[in-house]
Amino acid sequence: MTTQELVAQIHEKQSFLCIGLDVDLNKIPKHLLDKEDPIFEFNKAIIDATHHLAVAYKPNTAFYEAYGIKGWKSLEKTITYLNANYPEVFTIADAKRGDIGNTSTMYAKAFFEDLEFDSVTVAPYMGKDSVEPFLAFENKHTILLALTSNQGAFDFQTKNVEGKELYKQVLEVSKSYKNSKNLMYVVGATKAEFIGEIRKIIPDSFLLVPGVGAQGGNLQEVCRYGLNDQVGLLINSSRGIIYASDGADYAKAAAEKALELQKQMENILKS
Ligand SMILES: O=C(O)c1cc(=O)[nH]c(=O)n1[C@@H]1O[C@H](COP(=O)(O)O)[C@@H](O)[C@H]1O
Repeated sequence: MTTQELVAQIHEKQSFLCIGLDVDLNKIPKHLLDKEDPIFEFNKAIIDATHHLAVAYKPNTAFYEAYGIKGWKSLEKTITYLNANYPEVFTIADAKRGDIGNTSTMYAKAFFEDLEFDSVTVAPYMGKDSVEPFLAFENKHTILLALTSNQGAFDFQTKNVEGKELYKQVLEVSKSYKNSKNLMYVVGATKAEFIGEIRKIIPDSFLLVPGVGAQGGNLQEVCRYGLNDQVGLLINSSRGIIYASDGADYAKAAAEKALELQKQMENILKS
Protein backbone atom coordinates (compact mmCIF):
# COMPACT_ATOMS: atom_id res chain seq x y z
CA MET A 1 0.00 0.00 0.00
CA THR A 2 1.23 3.49 -0.79
CA THR A 3 1.35 6.25 1.80
CA GLN A 4 -1.16 8.20 -0.32
CA GLU A 5 -3.63 5.31 -0.09
CA LEU A 6 -3.18 5.21 3.68
CA VAL A 7 -3.79 8.96 3.94
CA ALA A 8 -6.91 8.70 1.73
CA GLN A 9 -8.27 5.96 3.98
CA ILE A 10 -7.64 8.08 7.09
CA HIS A 11 -9.65 10.96 5.60
CA GLU A 12 -12.44 8.69 4.47
CA LYS A 13 -12.85 6.96 7.83
CA GLN A 14 -11.94 10.07 9.87
CA SER A 15 -9.74 7.76 11.88
CA PHE A 16 -6.07 7.03 12.38
CA LEU A 17 -6.69 4.12 14.71
CA CYS A 18 -4.61 0.96 14.59
CA ILE A 19 -5.99 -2.04 16.45
CA GLY A 20 -3.41 -4.36 17.96
CA LEU A 21 -4.28 -8.03 17.60
CA ASP A 22 -2.28 -9.30 20.58
CA VAL A 23 -4.27 -12.44 21.24
CA ASP A 24 -3.71 -14.29 24.50
CA LEU A 25 -5.67 -17.54 24.88
CA ASN A 26 -5.96 -16.84 28.61
CA LYS A 27 -7.85 -13.62 27.93
CA ILE A 28 -10.26 -14.45 25.11
CA PRO A 29 -13.84 -15.61 25.78
CA LYS A 30 -13.89 -19.20 27.02
CA HIS A 31 -16.48 -20.37 24.48
CA LEU A 32 -13.96 -19.76 21.66
CA LEU A 33 -11.53 -22.30 23.07
CA ASP A 34 -13.67 -25.16 21.65
CA LYS A 35 -13.18 -23.87 18.09
CA GLU A 36 -10.58 -25.34 15.76
CA ASP A 37 -8.66 -22.04 15.60
CA PRO A 38 -9.72 -19.84 18.55
CA ILE A 39 -7.21 -17.09 17.73
CA PHE A 40 -8.42 -16.68 14.17
CA GLU A 41 -12.10 -16.84 15.25
CA PHE A 42 -11.38 -14.08 17.76
CA ASN A 43 -9.51 -11.91 15.25
CA LYS A 44 -12.12 -12.38 12.52
CA ALA A 45 -14.92 -11.23 14.82
CA ILE A 46 -12.90 -8.22 16.05
CA ILE A 47 -11.94 -7.23 12.49
CA ASP A 48 -15.49 -7.59 11.14
CA ALA A 49 -16.83 -5.44 13.98
CA THR A 50 -14.20 -2.67 13.76
CA HIS A 51 -12.94 -2.38 10.15
CA HIS A 52 -14.98 0.80 9.49
CA LEU A 53 -13.42 2.48 12.55
CA ALA A 54 -9.76 1.51 12.14
CA VAL A 55 -7.29 2.13 9.32
CA ALA A 56 -4.71 -0.42 10.43
CA TYR A 57 -4.32 -3.73 12.26
CA LYS A 58 -1.16 -4.79 14.05
CA PRO A 59 -0.75 -8.39 15.12
CA ASN A 60 2.26 -8.63 17.40
CA THR A 61 3.91 -11.84 16.18
CA ALA A 62 5.01 -12.85 19.72
CA PHE A 63 1.39 -13.68 20.53
CA TYR A 64 1.33 -16.13 17.60
CA GLU A 65 4.86 -17.52 17.81
CA ALA A 66 4.11 -18.45 21.44
CA TYR A 67 1.74 -21.14 20.13
CA GLY A 68 4.20 -22.66 17.63
CA ILE A 69 3.01 -23.85 14.23
CA LYS A 70 -0.65 -23.45 15.23
CA GLY A 71 -0.01 -19.83 16.19
CA TRP A 72 1.81 -19.10 12.91
CA LYS A 73 -1.16 -20.62 11.02
CA SER A 74 -3.51 -18.30 12.92
CA LEU A 75 -1.33 -15.34 11.92
CA GLU A 76 -1.34 -16.44 8.28
CA LYS A 77 -5.13 -16.87 8.30
CA THR A 78 -5.56 -13.45 9.89
CA ILE A 79 -3.46 -11.56 7.31
CA THR A 80 -5.03 -13.54 4.45
CA TYR A 81 -8.50 -12.67 5.79
CA LEU A 82 -7.59 -8.98 6.08
CA ASN A 83 -6.10 -8.79 2.58
CA ALA A 84 -9.03 -10.64 0.99
CA ASN A 85 -11.87 -8.84 2.76
CA TYR A 86 -10.54 -5.42 3.73
CA PRO A 87 -7.74 -4.64 1.25
CA GLU A 88 -7.99 -0.93 2.12
CA VAL A 89 -6.60 -1.42 5.64
CA PHE A 90 -2.90 -1.02 6.41
CA THR A 91 -1.36 -4.10 7.98
CA ILE A 92 1.60 -4.15 10.36
CA ALA A 93 3.56 -7.23 11.35
CA ASP A 94 4.87 -6.19 14.74
CA ALA A 95 7.88 -8.50 14.73
CA LYS A 96 10.70 -6.10 15.76
CA ARG A 97 13.23 -7.78 13.46
CA GLY A 98 16.67 -6.74 12.13
CA ASP A 99 19.90 -8.69 11.57
CA ILE A 100 22.88 -8.80 9.21
CA GLY A 101 21.91 -8.04 5.61
CA ASN A 102 21.18 -11.46 4.13
CA THR A 103 19.17 -12.44 7.22
CA SER A 104 17.17 -9.20 7.14
CA THR A 105 16.31 -9.94 3.51
CA MET A 106 14.83 -13.26 4.61
CA TYR A 107 12.83 -11.58 7.39
CA ALA A 108 11.55 -9.06 4.84
CA LYS A 109 10.53 -11.84 2.45
CA ALA A 110 8.71 -13.64 5.28
CA PHE A 111 6.55 -10.64 6.15
CA PHE A 112 6.26 -8.80 2.80
CA GLU A 113 6.18 -11.66 0.27
CA ASP A 114 4.99 -14.77 2.07
CA LEU A 115 2.52 -13.18 4.51
CA GLU A 116 1.93 -10.02 2.41
CA PHE A 117 1.91 -7.49 5.23
CA ASP A 118 2.21 -3.81 4.25
CA SER A 119 4.81 -3.14 6.93
CA VAL A 120 7.01 -4.62 9.62
CA THR A 121 8.53 -3.18 12.79
CA VAL A 122 12.34 -3.24 12.82
CA ALA A 123 14.93 -2.55 15.53
CA PRO A 124 17.62 -0.04 14.43
CA TYR A 125 20.39 -1.30 16.69
CA MET A 126 22.35 -3.17 13.98
CA GLY A 127 22.36 -0.17 11.66
CA LYS A 128 22.17 0.59 7.96
CA ASP A 129 22.86 -2.82 6.42
CA SER A 130 20.31 -4.44 8.74
CA VAL A 131 17.53 -1.97 7.82
CA GLU A 132 18.08 -1.35 4.09
CA PRO A 133 17.05 -4.88 3.00
CA PHE A 134 13.55 -4.12 4.33
CA LEU A 135 13.50 -0.74 2.56
CA ALA A 136 14.22 -2.35 -0.81
CA PHE A 137 10.60 -3.56 -1.12
CA GLU A 138 8.42 -1.24 -3.20
CA ASN A 139 5.27 0.07 -1.48
CA LYS A 140 6.17 -1.76 1.73
CA HIS A 141 6.99 0.14 4.90
CA THR A 142 9.65 -0.35 7.54
CA ILE A 143 8.64 0.96 10.95
CA LEU A 144 11.82 1.68 12.85
CA LEU A 145 11.83 1.75 16.66
CA ALA A 146 12.79 5.31 17.60
CA LEU A 147 11.58 6.10 21.12
CA THR A 148 9.64 3.24 22.65
CA SER A 149 6.79 3.40 25.17
CA ASN A 150 8.39 1.33 27.92
CA GLN A 151 10.44 2.45 30.94
CA GLY A 152 13.55 0.75 29.51
CA ALA A 153 13.55 3.35 26.71
CA PHE A 154 15.56 5.51 29.12
CA ASP A 155 18.33 2.88 29.42
CA PHE A 156 19.76 3.66 25.96
CA GLN A 157 17.43 5.61 23.68
CA THR A 158 17.62 8.94 25.52
CA LYS A 159 21.35 8.68 26.34
CA ASN A 160 23.65 11.30 24.87
CA VAL A 161 25.74 9.98 21.98
CA GLU A 162 28.13 12.47 20.36
CA GLY A 163 26.10 15.44 21.62
CA LYS A 164 22.67 14.10 20.79
CA GLU A 165 20.18 11.61 22.26
CA LEU A 166 20.49 8.18 20.68
CA TYR A 167 16.88 8.18 19.41
CA LYS A 168 17.63 11.44 17.56
CA GLN A 169 20.70 9.83 16.00
CA VAL A 170 18.46 6.95 14.86
CA LEU A 171 16.03 9.42 13.24
CA GLU A 172 18.74 11.48 11.58
CA VAL A 173 21.01 8.68 10.36
CA SER A 174 18.10 6.59 9.04
CA LYS A 175 17.06 9.49 6.79
CA SER A 176 20.24 8.84 4.79
CA TYR A 177 19.40 5.16 4.16
CA LYS A 178 18.60 4.04 0.62
CA ASN A 179 14.81 4.17 0.00
CA SER A 180 14.29 6.02 3.29
CA LYS A 181 10.94 7.19 1.88
CA ASN A 182 9.70 3.75 2.99
CA LEU A 183 10.44 4.50 6.65
CA MET A 184 7.96 5.12 9.43
CA TYR A 185 8.90 5.33 13.10
CA VAL A 186 7.64 3.95 16.41
CA VAL A 187 7.23 6.56 19.14
CA GLY A 188 5.46 5.58 22.36
CA ALA A 189 2.36 7.54 23.41
CA THR A 190 3.89 7.67 26.88
CA LYS A 191 6.67 9.84 25.39
CA ALA A 192 4.34 12.52 23.93
CA GLU A 193 6.46 15.38 25.30
CA PHE A 194 9.31 14.27 23.01
CA ILE A 195 7.22 14.31 19.82
CA GLY A 196 7.75 18.03 19.12
CA GLU A 197 11.53 17.45 18.96
CA ILE A 198 10.99 14.34 16.85
CA ARG A 199 8.85 16.26 14.35
CA LYS A 200 11.71 18.77 13.88
CA ILE A 201 13.85 15.91 12.50
CA ILE A 202 11.18 13.94 10.61
CA PRO A 203 8.32 16.36 9.86
CA ASP A 204 6.79 14.28 7.09
CA SER A 205 7.11 10.67 8.26
CA PHE A 206 4.31 8.57 9.67
CA LEU A 207 4.62 7.68 13.36
CA LEU A 208 3.20 4.47 14.79
CA VAL A 209 2.24 5.42 18.34
CA PRO A 210 1.48 2.54 20.73
CA GLY A 211 0.77 3.05 24.40
CA VAL A 212 -2.67 4.67 24.59
CA GLY A 213 -5.12 2.69 26.68
CA ALA A 214 -3.45 0.03 28.81
CA GLN A 215 -0.10 1.90 29.07
CA GLY A 216 -1.69 5.25 29.93
CA GLY A 217 -0.60 7.43 26.94
CA ASN A 218 -2.77 10.44 26.10
CA LEU A 219 -4.25 10.75 22.59
CA GLN A 220 -4.77 14.54 22.70
CA GLU A 221 -1.21 15.18 23.77
CA VAL A 222 0.24 12.91 21.08
CA CYS A 223 -1.85 14.71 18.44
CA ARG A 224 -0.89 18.17 19.69
CA TYR A 225 2.76 17.48 18.85
CA GLY A 226 2.52 14.72 16.26
CA LEU A 227 -0.05 15.65 13.61
CA ASN A 228 1.35 16.84 10.28
CA ASP A 229 -0.08 17.89 6.88
CA GLN A 230 -1.00 14.32 5.97
CA VAL A 231 -2.05 13.41 9.54
CA GLY A 232 1.14 11.36 9.95
CA LEU A 233 -0.02 9.31 12.93
CA LEU A 234 -1.24 5.77 13.50
CA ILE A 235 -2.37 5.39 17.10
CA ASN A 236 -2.35 1.81 18.32
CA SER A 237 -4.41 0.29 21.09
CA SER A 238 -4.36 -3.46 21.69
CA ARG A 239 -5.61 -4.65 25.10
CA GLY A 240 -7.77 -1.54 25.61
CA ILE A 241 -9.90 -2.56 22.62
CA ILE A 242 -9.73 -6.31 22.10
CA TYR A 243 -10.29 -7.27 25.75
CA ALA A 244 -13.12 -4.81 26.40
CA SER A 245 -15.25 -7.85 27.31
CA ASP A 246 -14.48 -11.53 27.85
CA GLY A 247 -18.11 -12.51 27.28
CA ALA A 248 -20.08 -13.43 24.17
CA ASP A 249 -20.37 -9.68 23.37
CA TYR A 250 -16.57 -9.26 23.00
CA ALA A 251 -16.63 -8.02 19.39
CA LYS A 252 -19.41 -5.51 20.07
CA ALA A 253 -17.56 -4.28 23.17
CA ALA A 254 -14.35 -3.91 21.14
CA ALA A 255 -16.24 -1.90 18.51
CA GLU A 256 -17.58 0.41 21.23
CA LYS A 257 -14.05 1.08 22.51
CA ALA A 258 -12.82 1.62 18.94
CA LEU A 259 -15.71 4.01 18.27
CA GLU A 260 -14.77 6.08 21.36
CA LEU A 261 -11.25 6.54 19.97
CA GLN A 262 -12.47 7.13 16.39
CA LYS A 263 -14.86 9.88 17.61
CA GLN A 264 -12.00 11.60 19.44
CA MET A 265 -9.88 11.35 16.29
CA GLU A 266 -12.68 12.75 14.13
CA ASN A 267 -12.98 15.74 16.46
CA ILE A 268 -9.23 16.30 16.35
CA LEU A 269 -9.17 16.13 12.54
CA LYS A 270 -12.04 18.61 12.31
CA SER A 271 -10.57 21.11 14.79
O1 LIG B 1 6.34 -1.65 18.16
C1 LIG B 1 5.32 -1.59 18.86
O2 LIG B 1 4.20 -1.72 18.39
C2 LIG B 1 5.47 -1.20 20.27
C3 LIG B 1 6.49 -0.32 20.57
C4 LIG B 1 6.53 0.31 21.82
O3 LIG B 1 7.35 1.18 22.08
N1 LIG B 1 5.60 -0.03 22.74
C5 LIG B 1 4.61 -0.95 22.50
O4 LIG B 1 3.77 -1.18 23.39
N2 LIG B 1 4.58 -1.60 21.28
C6 LIG B 1 3.59 -2.66 21.02
O5 LIG B 1 2.29 -2.09 20.98
C7 LIG B 1 1.35 -2.94 21.62
C8 LIG B 1 0.76 -2.21 22.81
O6 LIG B 1 -0.29 -2.93 23.36
P1 LIG B 1 -1.30 -2.33 24.47
O7 LIG B 1 -0.47 -1.74 25.56
O8 LIG B 1 -2.07 -3.54 24.90
O9 LIG B 1 -2.16 -1.30 23.77
C9 LIG B 1 2.10 -4.22 21.94
O10 LIG B 1 1.99 -5.12 20.84
C10 LIG B 1 3.53 -3.76 22.07
O11 LIG B 1 4.46 -4.78 21.76
